[in-house]
Amino acid sequence: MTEVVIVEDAEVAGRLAADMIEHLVRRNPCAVLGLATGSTPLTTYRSLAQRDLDFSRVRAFALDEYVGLEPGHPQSYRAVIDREVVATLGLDPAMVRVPGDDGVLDAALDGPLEAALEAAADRYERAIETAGGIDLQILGIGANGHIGFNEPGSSLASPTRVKALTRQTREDNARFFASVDEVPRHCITQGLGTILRARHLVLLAFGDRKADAVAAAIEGAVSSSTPGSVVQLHPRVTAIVDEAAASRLRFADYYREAWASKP
Ligand SMILES: O=P(O)(O)OC[C@H]1O[C@](O)(CO)[C@@H](O)[C@@H]1O
Repeated sequence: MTEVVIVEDAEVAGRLAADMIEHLVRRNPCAVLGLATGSTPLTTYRSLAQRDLDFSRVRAFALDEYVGLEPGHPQSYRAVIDREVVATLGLDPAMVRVPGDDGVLDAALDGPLEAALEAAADRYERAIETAGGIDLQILGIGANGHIGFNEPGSSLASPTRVKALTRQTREDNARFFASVDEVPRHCITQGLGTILRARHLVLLAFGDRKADAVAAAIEGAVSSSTPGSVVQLHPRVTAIVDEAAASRLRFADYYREAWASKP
């Protein structure tokens, strides 16, 4: 079931998502977290950083990573996760994995490298399984409905794999680079099937640019045209959205009442 929580802004949403993570980590100090990057999860990470919580035994897996950035690039998701999550929450860097972090990302994509990347993607999938699966996966959503970097057309059962990024996603993420031409064209991303195996999905979305994607993902047809719609197949989803991102939800009043009267 998808529980939709409509809040006034990203700060309140971040606190609520952080409450869920705090609850999990207090119950299980060895919990396995799924980490998202981009702007959306930042209020959650900042709220967690203000709490007195021990993350030293928590393991974490990032959703995705660019292919083709030079090692240590500040916008690689490894660098973002190290800066925004590992350093601020006190995770053990050795317990935090990013797709392809076993040494295959340091070149542009070409024939032989693609096979190496696919092998790295398989290893990542197995590493998640070996860790016992992800307890709580944080998700943002792209304006085109992507989750992770699963662009429209992704198989709903897809595993971790190499994907080409759409022009829209590269333009959306150009704000982190000097120009859109510097945004990589490829990535390794957890698949939609991988994401569905996490035990709890916490989907966050803010701003009216996300309103169509949120409505399509939560209330539209389950379809690879809106990869985020795969959350409807998951038994435990909490979607935390601000008023602007909720503005095209048909059943917003129902979600508000259900949340306000939650036992
Ligand atoms: O949070 P943003 O920056 O709007 O990005 C949306 C989503 O797209 C991605 O950047 C692609 O993975 C995610 O990290 C994020 O959840």
